[in-house]
Amino acid sequence: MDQKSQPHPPRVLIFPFPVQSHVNSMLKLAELLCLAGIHVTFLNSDHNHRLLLRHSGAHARLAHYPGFQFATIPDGLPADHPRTGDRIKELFDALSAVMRPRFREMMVSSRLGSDTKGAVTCIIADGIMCFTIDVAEEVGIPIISFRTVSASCFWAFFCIPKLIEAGELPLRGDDDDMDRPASAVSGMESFLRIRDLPAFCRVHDLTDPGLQLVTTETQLTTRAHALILNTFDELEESALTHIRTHISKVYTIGPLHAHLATRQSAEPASSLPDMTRSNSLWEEDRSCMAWLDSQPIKSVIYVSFGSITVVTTDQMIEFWYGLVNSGKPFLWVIRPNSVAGERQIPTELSEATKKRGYMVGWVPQEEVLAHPSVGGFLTHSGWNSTLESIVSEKPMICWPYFADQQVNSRFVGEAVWRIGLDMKDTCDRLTVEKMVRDLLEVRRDEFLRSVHRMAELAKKSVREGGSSYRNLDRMIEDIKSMICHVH
Ligand SMILES: O=c1ccn([C@@H]2O[C@H](COP(=O)(O)OP(=O)(O)O[C@H]3O[C@H](CO)[C@@H](O)[C@H](O)[C@H]3O)[C@@H](O)[C@H]2O)c(=O)[nH]1
Repeated sequence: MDQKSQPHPPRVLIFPFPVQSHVNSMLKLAELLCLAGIHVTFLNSDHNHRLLLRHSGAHARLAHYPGFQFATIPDGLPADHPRTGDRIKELFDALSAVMRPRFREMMVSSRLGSDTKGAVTCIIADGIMCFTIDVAEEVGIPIISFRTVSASCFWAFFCIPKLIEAGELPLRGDDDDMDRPASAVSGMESFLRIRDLPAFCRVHDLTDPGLQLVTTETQLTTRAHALILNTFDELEESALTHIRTHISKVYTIGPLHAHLATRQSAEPASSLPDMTRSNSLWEEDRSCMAWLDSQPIKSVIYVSFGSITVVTTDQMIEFWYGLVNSGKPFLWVIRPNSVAGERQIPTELSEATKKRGYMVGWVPQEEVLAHPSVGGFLTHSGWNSTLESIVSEKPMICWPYFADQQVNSRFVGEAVWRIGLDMKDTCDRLTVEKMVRDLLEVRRDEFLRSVHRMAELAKKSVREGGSSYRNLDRMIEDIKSMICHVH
């Protein structure tokens, strides 16, 4: 065989939507591929790359894999933009105006595709950035879409045209009955209400840009070679059955964090980097671990609303009173840029918090959730937090903020999985107080039993022979079969 026809080793270009949770789960996927001997180029936004360098051990850890490299691309926003949920449209607009043409230019000029480490043979791109599909088709590289939401939410997104056709969307005026059934989402007719649809559906006008975006991006996914979902078959069987009637190759390989831990534990210890698993864009305050050590078993409610939620000071004060009045110890993550509003924090609250609360800017969440003192999680129902909570066997109180979270909280609550309580669309101190008590005391055993069962299924799925384990192996074979030849 002459040198020109030598096959390259497979190299996957992984390209996340540039926010913390997407970067985190796609870095986990990158490590899983590296463990299987696949080379990876991880395309990070300049902004996130700087933060990742500064605050996580990711660079040193990933440098351990010989085929791994980072590449960067601008996200189009100024450095001091907060990139929070309340301004997410600005991020999408900037991606369209700046990142999209830059990505095309990089791929067409082969700047990402043909360096000394080998050409890109497959792209795994965030399914919320379908401009990558156009580019992949133009340069002739197979592309796999990775959607970081649950299968159930993906299916609800997929059904938006049916919801419109059935007259269930848009909302019917300001006093619409949000508890009417969303019956056009097949398989969820018996429990999904209009209020449980993805928050993008809460519109009176079908031309709403958020609704249009998720609808179009979701339909476009069908053009990709395959779809990756961070879930496991046993958790979302019904939604997955429906999705598989439209998309033939769906690789359910999650929960990714548990999957990575399992595959790493099967490697000889000497071959793995001995360092933090953190992919954090903010500095982790580890002092909370010592505070947790000082608390009784399963006594603490951990409170975090993820990486992009913004709460008002009014909402924050309601949560605060509810937590203090519940009488339970609490660990509360309050990220920089996560509170908006003018209201002053009453001194009585700060005083009461000294006795039983601990507030921090950012924590190593997987470790916090795994800590024996944590008894439950008050969460915004981001999909990563939901999976991390399930695997750590921590029941949840769900306060969904936006996007997919309205769907996730419905599943966590009484209607489906029964591993927590859904406090969607309420935010008052009495509800918070009651739900914390119910979760940690009154109904504690019932929730612990159901979340334990689910955690067992999750762990089984990522062990050898399990559904996610087998699906990852199939996907790796698929990627290996895409090896192209130098022309
Ligand atoms: O102090 C903290 C708080 C959070 N995390 C991590 O941050 C991630 C948060 O992810 P997620 O729970 O998914 O929430 P968001 O950051 O809000 O994620 C966005 O992306 C998710 C995946 O698409 C969606 O499910 C959410 O609705 C969307 O807001 C998790 O991995 C956490 O472990 C930390 O490491 N430390």
